[in-house]
Amino acid sequence: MLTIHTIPELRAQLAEWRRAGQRIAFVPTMGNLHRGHLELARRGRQMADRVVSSVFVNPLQFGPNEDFGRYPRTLEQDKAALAEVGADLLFAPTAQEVYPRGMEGLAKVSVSSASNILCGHFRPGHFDGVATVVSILFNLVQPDAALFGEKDYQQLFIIRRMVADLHMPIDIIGIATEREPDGLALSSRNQYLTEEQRQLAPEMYATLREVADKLRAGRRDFPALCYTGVKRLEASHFRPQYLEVRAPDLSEPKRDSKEFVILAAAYLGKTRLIDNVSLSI
Ligand SMILES: Nc1ncnc2c1ncn2[C@@H]1O[C@H](COP(=O)(O)OP(=O)(O)OP(=O)(O)O)[C@@H](O)[C@H]1O
Ligand SMILES: CC(C)(CO)[C@@H](O)C(=O)[O-]
Ligand code: BAL
Repeated sequence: MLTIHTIPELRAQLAEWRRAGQRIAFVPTMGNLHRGHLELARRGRQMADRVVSSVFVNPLQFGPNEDFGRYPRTLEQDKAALAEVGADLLFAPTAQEVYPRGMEGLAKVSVSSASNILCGHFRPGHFDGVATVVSILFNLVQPDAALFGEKDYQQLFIIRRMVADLHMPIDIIGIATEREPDGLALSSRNQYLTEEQRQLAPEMYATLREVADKLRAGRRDFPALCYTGVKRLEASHFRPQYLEVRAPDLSEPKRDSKEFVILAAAYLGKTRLIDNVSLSI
């Protein structure tokens, strides 16, 4: 597997593969790779001739009091893991390479319809930072397909909308959330948890599933369902930011809807966890 840090080298390598008519799948990440990320790369392997992944902890998507400084950076381990699942190229640029003129006054991409609700309400500017860096990466890699995890449901939704609105010729593939045996969604941030918090963490998925079961049983009193979910999380020492039932397009659900997604974000100590459960009735 090639590891490339600069844009000219990346473009030269990709041009060669494209000239040979090869199909490229792309897996953007912030590194510290776990089984969830590697599943995205494996699925990319099945659908393309070349798999390109990126590791870039994007400063533009972190708020001033968030964990940009302490986000785990484990490039050597990430290289080995990607090579093992058959990735062809790892692009690991510096912030200077991605934002050579700095982040002030930068041209940005904003999917305004979905960026200020749910996680976006609590992380102002976050999704503009994500949409901007993903469009920069898409412009550099020009993949045929790009793979994203359903764990970051709102992010996946925003990227699909961005690609549609901007007519980017890229298939966006969503991949189901990889979980620990006790249900906790894999996340690089799980390693911030103390042992005691780690024991409590699966309550988030259990709570979302309980709400899903109630919807399946016919309950449609959405505010009461969410309130009970929030209380269950609080009883497990979470500090919930939100727990909401939405339609798959993140609009308010209707009583006669057949599809729902239940999403939550909550702090456990200093660690912010997110998860979601989709259901069709
Ligand atoms: N458990 C998972 N299962 C499947 N895909 C995942 C999982 N966790 C993350 N991904 C996907 O991997 C890609 C890169 O995500 P990212 O590097 O932010 O990983 P992360 O572990 O979710 O980190 P964070 O703690 O920052 O949320 C995203 O498309 C994300 O949705
Ligand atoms: C898509 C992404 C790599 C953009 O920085 C990031 O938000 C992530 O890892 O989910
Ligand atoms: N997985 C989303 C990246 C972030 O939380 O910044």
